[in-house]
Amino acid sequence: MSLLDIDRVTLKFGGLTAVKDLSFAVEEGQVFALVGPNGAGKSTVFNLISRFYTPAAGAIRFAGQDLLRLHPHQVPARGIARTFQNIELFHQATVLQNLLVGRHRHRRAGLAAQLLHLPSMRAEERAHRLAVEEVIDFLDLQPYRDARIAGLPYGVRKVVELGRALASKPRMLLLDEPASGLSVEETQNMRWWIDDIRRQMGITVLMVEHDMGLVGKVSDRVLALADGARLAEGTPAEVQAHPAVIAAYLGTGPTAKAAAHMGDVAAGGGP
Ligand SMILES: Nc1ncnc2c1ncn2[C@@H]1O[C@H](COP(=O)(O)OP(=O)(O)OP(=O)(O)O)[C@@H](O)[C@H]1O
Repeated sequence: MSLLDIDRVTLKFGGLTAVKDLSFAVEEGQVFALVGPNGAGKSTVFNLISRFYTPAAGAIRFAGQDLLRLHPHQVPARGIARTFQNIELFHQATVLQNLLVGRHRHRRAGLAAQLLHLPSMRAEERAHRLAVEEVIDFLDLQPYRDARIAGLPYGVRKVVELGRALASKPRMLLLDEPASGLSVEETQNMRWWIDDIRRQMGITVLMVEHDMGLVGKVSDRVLALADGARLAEGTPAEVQAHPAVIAAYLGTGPTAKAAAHMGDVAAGGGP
């Protein structure tokens, strides 16, 4: 059984079919990338999994359970955490406080215990702190732990958002363009973190990413979309070499170059 199963899903926005009869499966422990030109439907797929949208047809299962029965606020409790294209953090709060928000789904103590500062509540608070400190260490965020988000550079905010998702100890992480807006060095760090998230933490990763260099380096499997439908699926090298992908990318300038770069990287070349 796959961890995530997207089964013949269709989603329409009025007259526009943003996702067309799409199926794919993500296995536990994989890094799986969704790629494709602007408007291909990648973010819509994420929003379907997060339950922000309900498909017109098809099924979505996570660990064998029907995700479509859930409300969006119930999805994190099933072990799915996500980051957003436009970083979503509490800007006036510190890094530590934002990461503690990521622990929300694990909070057990009732309101009375919290208000009365009962021992059960204090023990729980210590456990949350410990979990968050682990994430701070893992992502090298010690220098920023007490800094407010509003004063931090974009690249650091991006890592904090990743940390907030990791603090919830998810089984699957949805990363929406983890490298967008990052410098070459920050993108390189992101690559190592994604590798470690999978290897050390055992978390399955589904990501949408335009940086084909990063996709080629970290992904086990790649699904290329265009106009909401599947173009090709396979290893990064297989997808890059697929005639439908080449045809879709031909003549699109920088995107075509990016696809070629993905092939270089998958073949062992590239930086
Ligand atoms: N809320 C919405 N209402 C109407 N149309 C939408 C909505 N969200 C997305 N679309 C349309 O659905 C299609 C798929 O959009 P989507 O954002 O999923 O593409 P994408 O592959 O993530 O693109 P990008 O790489 O630019 O983020 C596009 O044609 C887009 O204009």
